Amino acid sequence: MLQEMLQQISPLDSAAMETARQHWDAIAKPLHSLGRLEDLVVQLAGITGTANLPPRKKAVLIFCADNGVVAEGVTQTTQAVTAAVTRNFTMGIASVNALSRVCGADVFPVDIGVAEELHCDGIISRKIAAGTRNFAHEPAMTREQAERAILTGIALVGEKVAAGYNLIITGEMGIGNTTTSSAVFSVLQQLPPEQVTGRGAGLSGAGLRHKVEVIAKAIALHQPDRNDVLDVLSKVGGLDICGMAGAFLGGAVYHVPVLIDGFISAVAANCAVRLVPLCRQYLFASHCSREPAGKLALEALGLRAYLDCDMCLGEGTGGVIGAKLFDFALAAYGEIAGFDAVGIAPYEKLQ
Ligand SMILES: Cc1cc2ncn([C@H]3O[C@H](COP(=O)(O)O)[C@@H](O)[C@H]3O)c2cc1C
Ligand SMILES: O=C(O)c1cccnc1
Repeated sequence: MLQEMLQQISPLDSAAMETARQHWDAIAKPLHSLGRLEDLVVQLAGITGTANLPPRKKAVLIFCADNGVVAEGVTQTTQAVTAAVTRNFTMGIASVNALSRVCGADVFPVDIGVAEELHCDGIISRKIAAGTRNFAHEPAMTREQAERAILTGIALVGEKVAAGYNLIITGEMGIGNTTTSSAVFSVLQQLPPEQVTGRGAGLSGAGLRHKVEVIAKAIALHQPDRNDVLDVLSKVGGLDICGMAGAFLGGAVYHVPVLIDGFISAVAANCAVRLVPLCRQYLFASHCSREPAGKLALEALGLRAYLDCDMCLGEGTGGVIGAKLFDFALAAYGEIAGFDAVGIAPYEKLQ
């Protein structure tokens, strides 16, 4: 089922990209003076298959899930915070809600694995399990659960595209998910846990040392196969990471851009790109997380962030800020007069 889905992914439309490039060059301003904003629009043309690009309708998909490894004392807060913040998303009072209102993005919290039953409106219920198992002792989930969570992420993008959205922002909420992300990234990149592990939502120096030890021991116990993403995700990953990896793949399946948020999101993007390398062309790195491996996770993708604000919040907060760049870039692309309209001779093409 997953393999079938992934076979649909195709490269960007180079003709649409060339048309978009030509349009930029015909606009009455110094050539390529909007820099990476111009590149962003050209990539968007390639993703959507057209150089006719109206403003984007933005959806933030927030994958909410609990992580059994929290029982090892790798976080400063308790697991109950996952459900509490997830409820706050539905009430419009969490960090990402405030920023999304500025950005003009609609927020969609998804319960893909919260431990508690969430009885409130406004949550998309796609629970695969009531939290993962504690990977200090056993695999976090089955391979089948990991695959189902990825398919859930792909399907959610399809649903949002059908509802008229054409820019997807990824977010997550799950106490303990910097532990799972560091574990997955350590395996994928063959980097020692101490190099890719940080304080997450806040840990003391001793807490950080313990977190590194828990990750190192779990990797030694399960020996995840770094060439098999589903093996890595099921042994030391989380349902939120799987869901986000699915959302990135969904962008490539449904031809919509998907924004990476912080470290956790960037690790999920690495998983998606390992599954289908072409998927990278559909991704945009909004910001570089302050987590120690935030930069490394983007480098591994070969992507450069637009923003570097020392943020490490998650929820999709950086993604939402980055999404605003699409509004600026598309306003410039769609509204600035051309050389023909203003009676100036265009520049000679730079070689
Ligand atoms: C109140 C609160 C709100 C949050 N919103 C996002 N996170 C962020 O922190 C968590 C990851 O950090 P760790 O691995 O240390 O648990 C994730 O839920 C992430 O989204 C939050 C964390 C807290 C405490
Ligand atoms: O970079 C992130 O996404 C991040 C880092 C720490 C805690 N929560 C999220």
